[in-house]
Amino acid sequence: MMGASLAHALRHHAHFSGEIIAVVRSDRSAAALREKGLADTILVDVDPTTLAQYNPDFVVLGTPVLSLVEMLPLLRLDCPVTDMGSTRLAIERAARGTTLRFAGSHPMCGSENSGPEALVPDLFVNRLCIIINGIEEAVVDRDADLLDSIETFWKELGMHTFRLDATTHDRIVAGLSHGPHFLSSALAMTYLSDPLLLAKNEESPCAITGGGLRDMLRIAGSNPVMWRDILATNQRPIVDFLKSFRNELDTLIQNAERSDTDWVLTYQGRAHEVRDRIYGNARMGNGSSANLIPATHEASSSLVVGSENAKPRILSLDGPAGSGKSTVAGIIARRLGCLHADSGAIYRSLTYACMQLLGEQASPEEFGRVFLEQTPDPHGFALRVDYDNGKQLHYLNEEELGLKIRTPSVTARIRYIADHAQYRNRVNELLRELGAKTALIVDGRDIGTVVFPDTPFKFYLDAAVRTRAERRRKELIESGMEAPSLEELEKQIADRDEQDRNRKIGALQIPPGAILIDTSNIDRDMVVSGILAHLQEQF
Ligand SMILES: Nc1ncnc2c1ncn2[C@@H]1O[C@H](COP(=O)(O)OP(=O)(O)O)[C@@H](O)[C@H]1O
Ligand SMILES: Nc1ccn([C@@H]2O[C@H](COP(=O)(O)OP(=O)(O)O)[C@@H](O)[C@H]2O)c(=O)n1
Repeated sequence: MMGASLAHALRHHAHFSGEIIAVVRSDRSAAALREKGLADTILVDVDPTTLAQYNPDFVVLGTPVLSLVEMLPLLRLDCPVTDMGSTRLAIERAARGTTLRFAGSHPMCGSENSGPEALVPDLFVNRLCIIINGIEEAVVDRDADLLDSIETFWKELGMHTFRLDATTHDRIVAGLSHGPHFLSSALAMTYLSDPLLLAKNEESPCAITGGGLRDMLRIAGSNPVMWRDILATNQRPIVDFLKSFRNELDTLIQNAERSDTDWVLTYQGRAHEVRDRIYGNARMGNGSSANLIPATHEASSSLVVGSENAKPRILSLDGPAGSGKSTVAGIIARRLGCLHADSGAIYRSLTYACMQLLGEQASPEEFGRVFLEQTPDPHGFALRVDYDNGKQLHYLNEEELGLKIRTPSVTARIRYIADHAQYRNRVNELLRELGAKTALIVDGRDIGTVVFPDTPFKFYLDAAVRTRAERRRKELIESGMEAPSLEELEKQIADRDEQDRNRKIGALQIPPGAILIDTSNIDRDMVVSGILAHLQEQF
């Protein structure tokens, strides 16, 4: 599952164009990977000692921990090697005796499901990856460049990273992850000691429990083999945690046997505090600010910038041209009752305004200088961005520009503007001013990375170049504009992707923590419902 999810994430990564070699153990897994087109080469059950002949640049090992321990000493590789094991000490010790350029990783996003069929497209996004920097606490014995390259790899896939030594890692995950899993199983087993509980519950037309017990039993009894391996490789810290839980349980029982019950007030209060320290509002991954966009289904007058009702909330939607950002942002904004800020259209109107000032023949340098000489920010330039009934409008000297900002000659010159820090800063300022006043869905290239890097609601849309060109062509034809051939449009889009991705500042990239959606094969309604589903999950 994790290996296939990794291949999927790489295949759909905007900057990864390398070859993926998948090494699997069964023909079944190979067939599933082949069917999904997730690897360029698939090797079944090969001898690990022979892997070097494929000249890999980077290797991620995704086998269970005990097989990893056996495999590491057999590998003969000189590229960076990492893994995805969930207990560390045994792996790190096995790696220490080798000459491998190895530093371990623990992407904390495993599940009880296995096999390539169970792949999760955005498995790594917004999850934590612990990078192992040594065996003992405070002794970083891994090469700094190696750690950096492994950390960058996971970050590129949207993960948050955190460095720890293996000993501390194992102790911490025993308490925060492994121990609670076993406790959940122990709680389930407790119901065997009083058959009446289970019997009456089964007789009842529906379960005699609220959601509390379901929450506590959710992780009971997950994949036995995985838990056997985890216990085998992290036994001491897990046993220590279970013993300390037993002590706490004894204290609880002693207190509960007392006739005075006021201790409960303090006890529950302190337990609540601990829970908040673990999952409190400021922590990532818990859906932080619990008050996301309420699902009002009508756009309303509260769309007006500066409305007192609106709370500042930002949803960023980045991606390349034609991936569907503006369409989807518009629909979601209407559904959630917030404003859609189209940052690309602001760049377009700035470009158009400069073209009016300088003429179409002006050079990129002349466009760049206008800012310094004329202060052509959206205000100083008599260029005004306004919103009317949720629609973003662009006025130059009080003339609404409409489709004039969408002509090929504007599109061809946007980079003269978008490459310059002065213009970018002004657009970013404008968006932030807006975001401070009202809830926004903002689409663009650098919204989740530069303009609103702290928003927890980040999405990245992508689609194959051909698909995007087909969409553009259809759009042009439908709006009565001249439509170049599909090949020509494909080339234009690919060129713009290249410019957008390689811009020195504000370049298009997947923001850390963004949810990735490939829209190539799904219609706009599915994209919208996918995003809304993610939002609802978190809030
Ligand atoms: N998921 C989708 N499936 C099919 N067509 C789409 C989808 N999303 C958008 N489109 C169409 O593709 C074209 C480009 O979409 P647009 O929202 O302008 O992309 P972007 O803002 O990312 O450049 C539009 O004509 C739009 O109607
Ligand atoms: N946040 C943004 C948005 C757009 N842009 C630039 O503006 C161009 C036009 O943006 P757009 O959103 O109108 O693009 P399309 O609708 O053509 O896909 C992009 O190709 C980028 O070069 C940017 O640099 N930063």
